[in-house]
Amino acid sequence: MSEIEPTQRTDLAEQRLTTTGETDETTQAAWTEFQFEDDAKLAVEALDVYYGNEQALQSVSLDVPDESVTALIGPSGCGKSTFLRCLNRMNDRIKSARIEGSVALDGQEIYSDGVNLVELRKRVGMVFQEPNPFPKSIEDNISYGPRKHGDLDTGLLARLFGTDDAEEAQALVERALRRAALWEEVKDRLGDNALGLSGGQQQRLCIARCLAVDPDVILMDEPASALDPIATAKIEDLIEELAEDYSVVVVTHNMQQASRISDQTAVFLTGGELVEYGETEQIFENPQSQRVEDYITGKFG
Ligand SMILES: Nc1ncnc2c1ncn2[C@@H]1O[C@H](COP(=O)(O)OP(=O)(O)OP(=O)(O)O)[C@@H](O)[C@H]1O
Repeated sequence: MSEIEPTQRTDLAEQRLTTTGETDETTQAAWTEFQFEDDAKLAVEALDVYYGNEQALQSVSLDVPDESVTALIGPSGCGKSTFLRCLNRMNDRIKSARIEGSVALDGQEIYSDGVNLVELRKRVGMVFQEPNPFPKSIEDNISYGPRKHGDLDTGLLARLFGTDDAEEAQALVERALRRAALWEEVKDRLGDNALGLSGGQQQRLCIARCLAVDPDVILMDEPASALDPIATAKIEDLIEELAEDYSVVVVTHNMQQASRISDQTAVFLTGGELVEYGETEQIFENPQSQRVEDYITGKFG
């Protein structure tokens, strides 16, 4: 990945300010400039996304800090999932999608030519709305990624060639399952098919699978919306714990959930506009934008 020149970043920011309108939009730029102490884990600048002729995101600029939870909220169709998918280039898989702007991970542009997408998606993992474990054993679900990336060598050939990492694989499986708060529930049936787990357990397994390849960032698209309240509470607790070590970005429809689990919240509104971004408490208790206040108080959306 190539470094973005600081001057280029500044140009993009200035371009955003000068191309946006006079009063409202200039104010909007201030509302979306959320400052935090350290360098951004992910720095998004002037991101536009189109599906065919339809624009789904409009010049979105937003920095995501490390070791915290960033919630993305807004009404249906405002571009939250589109934005999330831009952070590990999942939109590349959608033929009609066109992406302009910049996303830097630890200062490195992820949209440069030659970026290794497998490596990128290892560093920026994703958990989806519906749990999607592989139809394999619980332990194979976890060791699959590290094996694929060459971090683990296990299986028949590895045994024949004497390169078998079986013990390391076991330790890794246990570590990831413990980290995802699932170990105690599955430690006696690691060989069972993952599809036999409950929905909530499957989702924690998917989180463990994501952790097993040692990511920097975890993207979650409504990770609890298919789950019952008890399973949801477990996922919420887990997200808060993960934020001690990772940068977690969560899309949620549930505003109470966003206010419970996130450190900062970005509010997108219809048309793919980022209207406000700030400390979660400030967004929910004292939003700067009238439209955000209307949305949060349920006047629309
Ligand atoms: N694969 C796609 N092809 C074409 N248009 C798409 C595609 N994905 C999303 N869109 C359009 O882009 C806009 C933003 O959609 P997106 O799914 O990102 O919004 P969202 O805020 O996540 O919505 P929801 O909360 O309902 O999941 C919508 O108008 C949607 O119809």
